[in-house]
Amino acid sequence: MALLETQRVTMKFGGLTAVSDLNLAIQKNEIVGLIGPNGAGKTTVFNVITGMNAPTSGRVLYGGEDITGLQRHEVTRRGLARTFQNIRLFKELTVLENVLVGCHLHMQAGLFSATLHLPGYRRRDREQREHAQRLLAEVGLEADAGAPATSLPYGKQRRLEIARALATRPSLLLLDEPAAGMNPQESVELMHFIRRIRDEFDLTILLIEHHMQLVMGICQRMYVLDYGVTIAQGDPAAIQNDPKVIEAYLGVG
Ligand SMILES: Nc1ncnc2c1ncn2[C@@H]1O[C@H](COP(=O)(O)OP(=O)(O)OP(=O)(O)O)[C@@H](O)[C@H]1O
Repeated sequence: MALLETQRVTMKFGGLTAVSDLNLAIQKNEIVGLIGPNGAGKTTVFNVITGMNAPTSGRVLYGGEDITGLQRHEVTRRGLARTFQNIRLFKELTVLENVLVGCHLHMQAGLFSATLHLPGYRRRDREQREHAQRLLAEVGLEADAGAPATSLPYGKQRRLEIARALATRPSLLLLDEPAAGMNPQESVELMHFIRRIRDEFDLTILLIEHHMQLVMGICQRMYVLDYGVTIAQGDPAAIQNDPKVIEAYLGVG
């Protein structure tokens, strides 16, 4: 059984069909790419999977369970986490605090007992801090824990966003253009980093990326959208040589 499945997912905004009849099937521990020209519907797919938009029609299954239209926190609780195309960190918080926000999302009850100072809160708080520190170490930001999030250079902010997503203890991680704004060296590092966290955290990863070298280098399979329609799917070699994909990207034919 696939870990994540979308069954004929369609998302319309008024007269515009942003995603049309999408059928994804992603197996546990796969790294899968979602690519396509600007406006193809990629981010909309993430929004539907993570509960930001209820699809117009179709179903999203996770671990065989129907999660279509669930609230975002419900989706998070089931083990899905995402990052955003435009980095969304809490600017006024430190690096460590940003990760702790992710930990709190995992432990909704944490906030409640924190307010009431219920027994066990201090212990849990300490455990969360330790967990957050460990995650920062994993992503190479240990030394930056106390710094304001926005003081980090761009590449590190991206890794912090991923650390925050990991703090919710996901099994599926959705990365929206993780290499956006990175130089070639940073992109190569990111590729190794994504593989490493997949292995270390036993993750399944779905990623949107325009950086073709990265996508081809890291993804076992990919889906190609164009105007919301899936025009191709397969391994990197097949995708690279697919005439429909070449046409969509180069506008020839
Ligand atoms: N909330 C919305 N309301 C109306 N139209 C929307 C909304 N969200 C997305 N769209 C439209 O849906 C289409 C797909 O957008 P989407 O952002 O999913 O594409 P994308 O493939 O992620 O693009 P990019 O690579 O530029 O990020 C676009 O035409 C966009 O304008």
